[in-house]
Amino acid sequence: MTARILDGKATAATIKAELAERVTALAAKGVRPGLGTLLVGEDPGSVSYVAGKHRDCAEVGIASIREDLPADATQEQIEAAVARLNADPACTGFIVQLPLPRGIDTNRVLELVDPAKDADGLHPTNLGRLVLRVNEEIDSPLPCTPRGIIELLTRHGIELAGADVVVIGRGTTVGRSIGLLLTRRAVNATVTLTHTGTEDLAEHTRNADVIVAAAGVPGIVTPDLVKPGAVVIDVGVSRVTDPETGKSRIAGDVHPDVAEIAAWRSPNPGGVGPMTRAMLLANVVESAERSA
Ligand SMILES: Nc1nc2c(c(=O)[nH]1)N[C@@H](CN(C=O)c1ccc(C(=O)N[C@@H](CCC(=O)O)C(=O)O)cc1)CN2
Repeated sequence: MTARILDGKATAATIKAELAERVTALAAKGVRPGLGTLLVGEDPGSVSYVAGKHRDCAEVGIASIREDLPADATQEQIEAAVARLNADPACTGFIVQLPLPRGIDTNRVLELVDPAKDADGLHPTNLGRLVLRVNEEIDSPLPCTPRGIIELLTRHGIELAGADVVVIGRGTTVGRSIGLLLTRRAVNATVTLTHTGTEDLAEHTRNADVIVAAAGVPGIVTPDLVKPGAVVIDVGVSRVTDPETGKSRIAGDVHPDVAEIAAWRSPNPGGVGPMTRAMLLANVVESAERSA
C-alpha cells in the first residue's frame, strides 16, 4: 500500500479562490482587508516566507503593509512597529515573523499585538478563548498551522470525531495549540501530546489513527512508529544539506518509508506549509468581515 497524498498546495489554491470571492464581497461594502508583516533582520527563510505572504495577498486582493527592521533593531523599535500596525486602519490583521533575533523578548512583543488584529491566532487572549470556549463558535483568529491541518484533513474526507491523534512536539505554533482545536466538541478527537521528554514515543504513536509530527527532528517518524492505515501529517521544516547534491533542502519529520505503511500522508513541502499560508489569509479576511 502506498499512502494517498493530502495535497496542501491544491487545497490551499481552492481556499484562496474562496477567499478572493469574500474579498470581492467586502469591497462592495467599502472594506478592504489588509495584512501587515513585521520582519526583523534578513534571515533568508523569513525573508522568503514574508515575500510569499505578500504574494498570496496580491492573489486574493488583500492589501499589503510591511514593517521591515534591521537585525540590530532594539526591543523598543520592534514594539514601536507593533504599535504602528495596531494603529493603522488599513491593516486589519498582522503577524510578527518568527523567530525574532536573539536577545529580543518575543513573548512581550507578541502580547502587544491587538488581539483583534492577531492574524497568527497566537495572542494569549485568542489562545485563552480557545481554552474557555469548548462548545461555542469561535469568533476570533485561530492558530494558522493547526487550523490548516484540520482543514486539510476534513477537506480530504478524513473523520476526526473519535480519532486518536498523537501530536509530536510541544511548540506554541503547532504542538501546544493543535490539541485545543482538535478537542473542541465540534471536532471531537482525542489528543495525546508527546515531546522530547516522552519516554516511549512508539508506545503512543503505534496506536494513533492520526500522527501530527511537529518536532523539527528530520525523519523522527520511522515506519515502525506508525500503525498500518494511519494518517501522517508532516509539519517539520528542518533545512539540511543533501549529501549527494550538496544543496540545501527541506527535511520533514516523517521518514519517506512511512509512505508504505500509512493510508494518507501530507507531502513536505506541499502539505502543511501552503495550508498555513491560506489560513493566515482566512484570519485576515475574517477579521475584516467582523469589523465590517
Ligand atoms: N509569525 C509566524 N512566524 C512563523 C510561522 C508562523 O506560522 N507565523 N511559521 C514558520 C514559517 N512560515 C510562516 O511564517 C511558513 C513556513 C513555510 C511555509 C511553506 O509554505 N512552505 C512550503 C515550502 C517553501 C520552501 O520551499 O521554502 C511548503 O511547505 O510547501 C509557509 C509558512 C516560522 N515562522
